Amino acid sequence: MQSLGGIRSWPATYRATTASMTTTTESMRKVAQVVTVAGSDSGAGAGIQADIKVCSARGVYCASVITAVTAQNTHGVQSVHLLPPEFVSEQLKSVLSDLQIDVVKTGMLPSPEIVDVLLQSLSEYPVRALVVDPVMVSTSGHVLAGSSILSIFRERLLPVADIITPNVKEAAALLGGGVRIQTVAQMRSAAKSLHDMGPRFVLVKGGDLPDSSDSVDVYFDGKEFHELHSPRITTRNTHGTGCTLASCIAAELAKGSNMLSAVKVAKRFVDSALNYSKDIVIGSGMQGPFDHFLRLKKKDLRQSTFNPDDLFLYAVTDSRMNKKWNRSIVDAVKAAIEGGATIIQLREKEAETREFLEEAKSCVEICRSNGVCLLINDRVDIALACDADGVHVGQSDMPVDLVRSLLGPDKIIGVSCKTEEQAHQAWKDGADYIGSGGVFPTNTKANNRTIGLDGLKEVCKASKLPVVAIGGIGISNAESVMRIDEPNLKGVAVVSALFDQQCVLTQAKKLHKTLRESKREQQ
Ligand SMILES: Nc1ncnc2c1ncn2[C@@H]1O[C@H](COP(=O)(O)OP(=O)(O)O)[C@@H](O)[C@H]1O
Ligand SMILES: Cc1ncc(COP(=O)(O)O)c(N)n1
Ligand SMILES: [Mg+2]
Repeated sequence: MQSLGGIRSWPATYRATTASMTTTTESMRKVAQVVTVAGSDSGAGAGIQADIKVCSARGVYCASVITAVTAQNTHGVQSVHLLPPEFVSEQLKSVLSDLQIDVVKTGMLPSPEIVDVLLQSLSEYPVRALVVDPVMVSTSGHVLAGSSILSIFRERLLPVADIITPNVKEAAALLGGGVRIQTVAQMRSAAKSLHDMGPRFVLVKGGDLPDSSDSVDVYFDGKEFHELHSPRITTRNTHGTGCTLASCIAAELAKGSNMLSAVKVAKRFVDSALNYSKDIVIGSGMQGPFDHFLRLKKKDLRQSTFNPDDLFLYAVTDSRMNKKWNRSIVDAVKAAIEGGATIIQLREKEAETREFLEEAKSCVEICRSNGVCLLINDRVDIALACDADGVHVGQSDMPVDLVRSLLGPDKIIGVSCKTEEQAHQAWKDGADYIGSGGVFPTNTKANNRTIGLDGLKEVCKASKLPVVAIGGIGISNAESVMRIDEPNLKGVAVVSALFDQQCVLTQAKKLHKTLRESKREQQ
């Protein structure tokens, strides 16, 4: 059997397909694409579902050709239903004749007939690389592809594979003859024998190697061995590690990586995902899935709902003032919340990053336990690292649309605006609220133009977003601000009025009372 071309070359037919796309223009971008030819796992920890998650997490598009449907959960595989080979062939044709697939990755190939239609499709539609994960038995011990596939694997599939990624049991089955693989030395020897069967690269995975404190995979390129070590993670959530590793290799190859780099990245990806997910609980069985996006634990319902009324009493911290009054940011935030602050912003222009991050983490905890949102001024990196609820930026900070792309759709983004144009732009760029000022002269901010109550009114009228007034506002003038009576003016933001004071708690309480009274008057 001839090689499919492999990752060394870019087959002529592939170039032709791309060139003949009638809709392609200069401005349209080709994206890296993988197709996984594998089984469906109803529990979504392994198989097709894992493959799509991995590729998405790695920024690669993933099409799916389903070979079998399994009824499966964290206890094991309850039932398997094979798809007819003709229908697998139809799916392959649909995908390969249309999408610009870079890499084919195979998982569960449950019958020789299905392997045969795959090989036929691949010779008709060559791709840049073929990654074969020779799935045979699930972690729970259920046979997913029996010994009937061994001969076609050995004789026809392995010789055209760019890489094969058997676990120790699969490597032994492919080699046959009662081979046992229980040590790294035996893994090396198995990798070499498997390489002789024709694949360009072999990765023997050691996730199931007995008595090993490290999780060791052995990579062989025909000349040299590489041992990839990582500490073994103690967790029940290892269902789908093999599928994930192979799909990640496919995704990296699709992006243009060479084989060894792809394998190293994939190993690190599995490692990070397992580490992150080691204590999550999904299902009641022994083989839990893990979290490919490293996001599940962070989901906090509060984060996704910004309520404009939270802008009512907006407390903005200032490091100089806290220093002057000899209090920590954490104490300042606690007191402000206790006094009635409805949202907090950490504005620590001079702080050292490491120290600021620690303080921000503590403040996130306090705010979350009180149901108050916490935003970080300007520092998107700190906001991401401490999982704050959002960021407030000024006109010369990072543009709002870029902040949005970094923080994602759930986080709150506020932007300072002095003019109608800026207010329009904030709306277009995806901000959640506008901070408008300085309403009154202030010495918190040097060289800051005062826009006055008239300027504030103009911004409110022009803005489709809720507005919070800022700049020189305190107990004595808060009422005059609220009296401009614009429906989208939701509250006031204060710095000195709370934090340049002996007792933050008392001042917060007083200001909250003043705001409540002025609101009542307007109703
Ligand atoms: N407990 C673990 N800690 C760290 N890495 C692991 C663990 N279990 C598996 N791996 C890694 O996950 C990948 C898949 O390996 P393995 O579990 O052997 O494959 P399969 O899922 O096909 O049986 C390998 O890179 C392996 O080293
Ligand atoms: C559909 C399908 N494909 C592959 C696997 C292997 O995954 P694991 O070895 O983690 O059980 C599986 N369990 N189900
Ligand atoms: Mg495993």
